[in-house]
Amino acid sequence: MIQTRALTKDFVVNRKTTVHAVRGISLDIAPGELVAVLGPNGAGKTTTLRMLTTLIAPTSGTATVAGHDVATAAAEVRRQIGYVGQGNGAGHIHRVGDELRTQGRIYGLDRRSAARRTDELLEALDLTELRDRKVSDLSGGQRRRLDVAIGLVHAPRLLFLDEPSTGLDPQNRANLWQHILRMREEHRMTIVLTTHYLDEADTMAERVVVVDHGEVIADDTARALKAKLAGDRLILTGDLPLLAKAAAALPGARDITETTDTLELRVSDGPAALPELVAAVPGAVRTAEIQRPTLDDVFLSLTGRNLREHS
Ligand SMILES: Nc1ncnc2c1ncn2[C@@H]1O[C@H](COP(=O)(O)OP(=O)(O)OP(=O)(O)O)[C@@H](O)[C@H]1O
Repeated sequence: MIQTRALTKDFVVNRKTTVHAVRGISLDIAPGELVAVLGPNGAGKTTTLRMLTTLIAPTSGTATVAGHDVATAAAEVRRQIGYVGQGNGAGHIHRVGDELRTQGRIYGLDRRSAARRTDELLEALDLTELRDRKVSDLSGGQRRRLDVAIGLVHAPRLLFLDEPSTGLDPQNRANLWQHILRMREEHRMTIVLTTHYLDEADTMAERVVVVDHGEVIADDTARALKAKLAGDRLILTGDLPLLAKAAAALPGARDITETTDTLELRVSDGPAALPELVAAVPGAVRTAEIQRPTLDDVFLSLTGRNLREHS
């Protein structure tokens, strides 16, 4: 569904400064995949999405989206895709139903089809009761659902969502996701989204592409990334000097850190390593906790930096 090869975007800011926003991304995304692109601020996520949706031209490299080249067949690409950007796409003064119908007409639907599609989408995204409300009067969550509805007006095979749930409270996020996943199920859509929410990428996406400084630094299922790159964290209290010594001697132990009252270390298999450690220094462990890794741990192990949640 999407194939990029060495996709690159430089922004020439002035004669002295060029921002290398995307540095040679090569990706293959199959039909029906749900892919989350994760990365810190400024990593190049939006720029990548904007190239794939033909909003900006690549500096070099190629991208084929839904069978068409973004550089030479932008109109064909646009017909096949839906794009929900970070800003709100809907006009403020319009009413919800009118806005959807107008968008349908812009995409070439006849009057009757546009009206039918509007009804379908209002129903699907739980907006029917709001059809006569002005867009400017909607809440953040309702607004975002309308944005998604607009992105779906022409029944695209491929949907791009740029931070669909940023700024929404947890209940609205869950609600929006429920709608997106149902639409995906019903229409077998391919979905590519960017997000800052690690838990969202973890639970919703089957595949996580981690981007940093314009490059893909990891690409796999969340489960595989966590198992491969992060491992479990052991948090121990007790006789810290003894524990530190035992931890240092434990095969495969890394990131050993001592706080005022804990000793923490990372191991690939926590449940296996803990009894080994306890046996090595009998009586030294008072309490022990095994923390499963998060995608933040994955990012930390890849870059040495934290990928903090922006909520
Ligand atoms: N039009 C532009 N002109 C100059 N620099 C730009 C332009 N658009 C983006 N950039 C720069 O390119 C880099 C990548 O930006 P991009 O918006 O793709 O990041 P992002 O990963 O989507 O970040 P965020 O999570 O904050 O949305 C940043 O350094 C940004 O400042």
